[in-house]
Amino acid sequence: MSLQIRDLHVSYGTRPVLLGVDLDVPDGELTAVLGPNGSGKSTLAKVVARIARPASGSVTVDGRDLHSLPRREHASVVAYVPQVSATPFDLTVRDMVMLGRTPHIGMRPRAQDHEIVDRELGRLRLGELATRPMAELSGGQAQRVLVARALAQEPRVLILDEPTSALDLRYQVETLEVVREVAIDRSVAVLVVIHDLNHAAWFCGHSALLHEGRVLRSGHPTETFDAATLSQVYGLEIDVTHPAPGMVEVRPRSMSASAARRTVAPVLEPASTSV
Ligand SMILES: Nc1ncnc2c1ncn2[C@@H]1O[C@H](COP(=O)(O)OP(=O)(O)OP(=O)(O)O)[C@@H](O)[C@H]1O
Repeated sequence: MSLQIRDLHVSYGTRPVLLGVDLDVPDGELTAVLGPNGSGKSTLAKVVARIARPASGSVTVDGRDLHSLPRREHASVVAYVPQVSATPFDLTVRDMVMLGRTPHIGMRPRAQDHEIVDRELGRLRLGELATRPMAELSGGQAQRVLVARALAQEPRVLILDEPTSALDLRYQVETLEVVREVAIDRSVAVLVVIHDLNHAAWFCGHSALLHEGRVLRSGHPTETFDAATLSQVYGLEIDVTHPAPGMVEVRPRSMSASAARRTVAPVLEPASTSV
């Protein structure tokens, strides 16, 4: 187990936001952090990324306290893709991904650093954009560059805060597949804040449901996604089905009902044949 979070309390000023969070993020798979707006997901991600400081509790990686590591060492262990990010306007896509190598390089990038950057540009299908300025990218393209930068960092722990929020369906699926592949191949512990419960169920072997600053449920999505709990947490009637062993599907009940009411027209009419 590489990333362990124990009894974590975080406040903004006098307002408590995380109230004793315990979470294990296993190596080699994705852990989804789920929950309604304002439940504390990004705050949890920021504490691991050392952007927010805990009032108490611990965050350890392989038994080492993340908040006591020297900055450079922390950066070589943890990569973070924030929910929103200001883009340094005069960087090209390639320069931006090379920034991921910063904790590993000395005076200047070596041939190996360039190879790693090329590999990640290819993996995220950014090769053709490599020389483009960041300022000219679409929101989805820029989001994929940030994921590529985090992968180029070759971290032990990868923290992704809504990494697919700007992506079209194909890139949502491809990006989560790439991250899962990297998690397995390099035994990385990945914590991903995500709103899409079905994507969480497809791609994540582990999940934690946050509610009002506490982890209400954690475990495999088939255990965490329970209709009564989800309905209570999201304030909406939710149906949960298990289409196959180990799989789980989530749907708001209003959608299930309207789908059942709709008369489905046949997509293809048989061609009329005249003799
Ligand atoms: N910098 C800040 N200063 C003060 N309060 C903050 C700050 N950042 C977040 N909060 C508050 O902390 C609570 C948790 O915010 P957080 O961003 O962690 O939630 P979240 O679960 O990630 O939400 P969302 O799904 O909307 O992204 C919210 O009530 C938010 O208003």
